[in-house]
Amino acid sequence: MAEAEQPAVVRAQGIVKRFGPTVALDHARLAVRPGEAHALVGRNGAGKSTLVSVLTGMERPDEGEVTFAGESAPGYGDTAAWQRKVACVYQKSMVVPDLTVAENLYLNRFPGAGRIRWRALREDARALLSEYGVEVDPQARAKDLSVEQRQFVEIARALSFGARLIILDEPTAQLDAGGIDRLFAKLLELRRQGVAFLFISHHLQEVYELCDTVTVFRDARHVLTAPVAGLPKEELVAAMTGDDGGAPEGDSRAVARAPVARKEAGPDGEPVLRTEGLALEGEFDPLDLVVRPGEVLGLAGATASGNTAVGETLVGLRKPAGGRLSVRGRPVRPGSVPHAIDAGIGYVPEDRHDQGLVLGRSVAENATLTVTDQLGPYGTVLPSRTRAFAQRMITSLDIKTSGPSQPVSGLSGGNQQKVVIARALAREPSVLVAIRPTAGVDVKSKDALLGVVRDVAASGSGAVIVSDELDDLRVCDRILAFFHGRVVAEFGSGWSDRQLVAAMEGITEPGTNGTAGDTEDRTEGRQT
Ligand SMILES: Nc1ncnc2c1ncn2[C@@H]1O[C@H](COP(=O)(O)OP(=O)(O)OP(=O)(O)O)[C@@H](O)[C@H]1O
Repeated sequence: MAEAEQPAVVRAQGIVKRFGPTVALDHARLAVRPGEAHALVGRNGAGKSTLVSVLTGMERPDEGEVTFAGESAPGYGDTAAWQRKVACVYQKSMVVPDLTVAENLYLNRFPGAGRIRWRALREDARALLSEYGVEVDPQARAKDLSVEQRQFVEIARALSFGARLIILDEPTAQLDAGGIDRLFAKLLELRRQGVAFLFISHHLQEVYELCDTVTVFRDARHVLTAPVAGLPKEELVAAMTGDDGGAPEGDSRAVARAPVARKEAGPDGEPVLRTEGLALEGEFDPLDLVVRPGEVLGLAGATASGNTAVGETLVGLRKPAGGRLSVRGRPVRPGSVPHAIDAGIGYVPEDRHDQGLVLGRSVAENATLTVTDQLGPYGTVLPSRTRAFAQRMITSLDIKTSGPSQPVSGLSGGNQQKVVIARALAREPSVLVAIRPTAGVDVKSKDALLGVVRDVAASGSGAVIVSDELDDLRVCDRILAFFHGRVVAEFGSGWSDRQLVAAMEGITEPGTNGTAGDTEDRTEGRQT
């Protein structure tokens, strides 16, 4: 294989990695050239994260070889030597929350022997951060940093170890539009200094924006490495899915606009969900919402706009300061998750690790957590019924797993998210509230999951999608855009990306409010 004159910053060849019966990597390969921005894409479970673990020395492959600039990789267990070669910025923070930025930067390598000289440490940290143009106070506690600041600190930390390769595993998942712009600007600047990136993302438009080369993995194997320029998105998606039937990202309109057999949603159809004056001080102003049977309502907004807080209040995670909430006309006790579930509210949380799954338990147990009362007589749980139930979910949501008894800890991130959705659907909720439901989900599964949300509505229930992802919002019949805790715009069908993004950024375009499509009288608008 012809590569540029210089050896690859990292080259992995013939990598095989098995987890029990699962082959996570099957003679996979990848090479990143110096200063290159290289994307690694593939469907959920394709083997991307496993390769990252191999490239960072966290997992030892069963077969194959990793070299850095032509030299053999360090020995397994020699963490410091691996850190000098490569670093990974994960979605989940790797910094210690209670330590300061300076302490995190020098964790396990405090300068000088003997007693730690704190003032010198702070000065070193300040110099290091400014060398990489990171504007963060070295004395700030890591837990007080924004996601964006934390990622910059992690990048500076990696570079200070001497690494010339940084792996970014879905770095934009928790950033808003401004944060993504700033991250990309920083990455481009570092590239000019010769730092190479391996960028993992399910957002193909980010791959096109940032990367010059893309590698596709499918079913544990390498299937394609090609320059990004000149590679049509349809071909990229086809390589990922192994067929040419995969709708390209940004085309979930196909799902959204598919004819959906709706139940009667006439003006006197009883709302599946209604809020009156629902309010949470400091988060969102009094809000009157109505979701009708068959309707998917979008609550759009950037980080801290209030849309997530509304979603969390609907599902009982947060106790509102005032107002009422009802499902199919029956009042729901606010601030109680069990009551919300009993009342018929299904919940797909944003953070599947903190709120979604019991990692050590099986797919079947996790998928049925909310329906144990239906799995056997007199409070018993029949394993056969649990497995059969889970198997139906695995099939209908296309969950990639060795079977219902596999622990969810062994599933890829996107497949874990599907288990969370399976659990929310298990009770056949009257209204499904999903917060960023497709975070970490691959292009094809994204369409499938959003299709599931539409199906929930089509069956006569309702759904609320809380998100800043345009693809999530495309499946909605109606969208309320939040900014600073208030609804600033309402859209029916026919909105443009620009209009909606502008509304989420707090820039309301003339003629947007209540005029974009069919919006009549659904939000009895205190706010609008
Ligand atoms: N620790 C583990 N134990 C058992 N199986 C595992 C383990 N880690 C990964 N796997 C399996 O290996 C396969 C590849 O998973 P991996 O996490 O690498 O996929 P991925 O491409 O990163 O997916 P995603 O986009 O969903 O994050 C999956 O089938 C997964 O279930």
